[in-house]
Amino acid sequence: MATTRDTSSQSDPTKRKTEADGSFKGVPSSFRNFVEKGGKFEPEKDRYHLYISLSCPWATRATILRKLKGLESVIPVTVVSPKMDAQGWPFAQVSPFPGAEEDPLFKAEHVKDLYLKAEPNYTGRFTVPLIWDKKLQTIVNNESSDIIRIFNSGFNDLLPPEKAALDYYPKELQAEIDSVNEWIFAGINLGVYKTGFATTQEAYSKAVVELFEALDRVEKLLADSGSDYLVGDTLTEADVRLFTTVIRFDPVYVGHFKCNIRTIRDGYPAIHKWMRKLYWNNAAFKDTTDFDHIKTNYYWSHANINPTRIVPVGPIPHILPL
Ligand SMILES: N[C@@H](CCC(=O)N[C@@H](CS)C(=O)NCC(=O)O)C(=O)O
Repeated sequence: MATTRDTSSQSDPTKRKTEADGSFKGVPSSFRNFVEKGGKFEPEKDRYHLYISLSCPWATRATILRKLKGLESVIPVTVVSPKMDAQGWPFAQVSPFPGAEEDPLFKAEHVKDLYLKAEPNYTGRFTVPLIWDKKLQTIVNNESSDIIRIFNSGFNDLLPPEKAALDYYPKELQAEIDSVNEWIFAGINLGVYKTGFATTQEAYSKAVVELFEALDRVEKLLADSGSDYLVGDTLTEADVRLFTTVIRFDPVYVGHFKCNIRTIRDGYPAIHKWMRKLYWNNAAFKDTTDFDHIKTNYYWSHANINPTRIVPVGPIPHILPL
């Protein structure tokens, strides 16, 4: 699935550009369709395929929702290799790695090939997660915040009643969830990348302070409420969205992204407890967390930040017991 067009500026993580002031702004997603009855993308078994990296916090949001909702038999998943190369995310035949898989649909070499198959003139980044539609041969959606809502309710008719009834974005909490999501996204989910990808001292210093101010705000929220969850007294998508960043914090962001004002384990008792309860008490969180993929991806793939590609051994353990 070769293309004659030079797409290296879209695929090569070492060619990533920051803004003129050295700051990093994030990646806009291009495919934003929803799976819904009566729509272009109808909920159907064996029609959709999920592509993810176990290393990626955005993609892992999708795998957590897939498992929480019991969608494993409705939506198969393929895991890419964590070792991104100049063509972006490779599948296992190009970059073998324990737990990485080949592309079952097209034997594609890279995720890039799927994007160019869906849209030959695509000019964006070749990101995961993405939902592929086998019927229309295109990408339905490549934005994790949409994908988790699609998984939350889009396939309910195909699920047993007890799974269909599970709602991680319930009507009565939506306003509060949206508001928490908004500042956690800017301050923390994106904040670690703004800190790690900054290319000037000024941009870095601003980003790291804002990141820790947002973490301080989460710490206070959890400590004040005494709840095990961010919103109300129930697990919602807000927890899923924050968890995938926080679980990577001590093993990766503290070192690789210089997010080192404090660690989660030593500096944030309430966040630390919230994270460990989700991880140790709920298989949807634990079974979708792979520290090998996580550490290898960041330390190996961003050669401009870590030119030796050495993957650090610690912290030991990657997550403390409850
Ligand atoms: N807004 C997207 C962001 C996805 C994203 O940035 N994924 C990263 C991996 S953690 C990626 O695939 N990067 C590839 C690239 O930038 O070339 C989402 O939430 O789904």
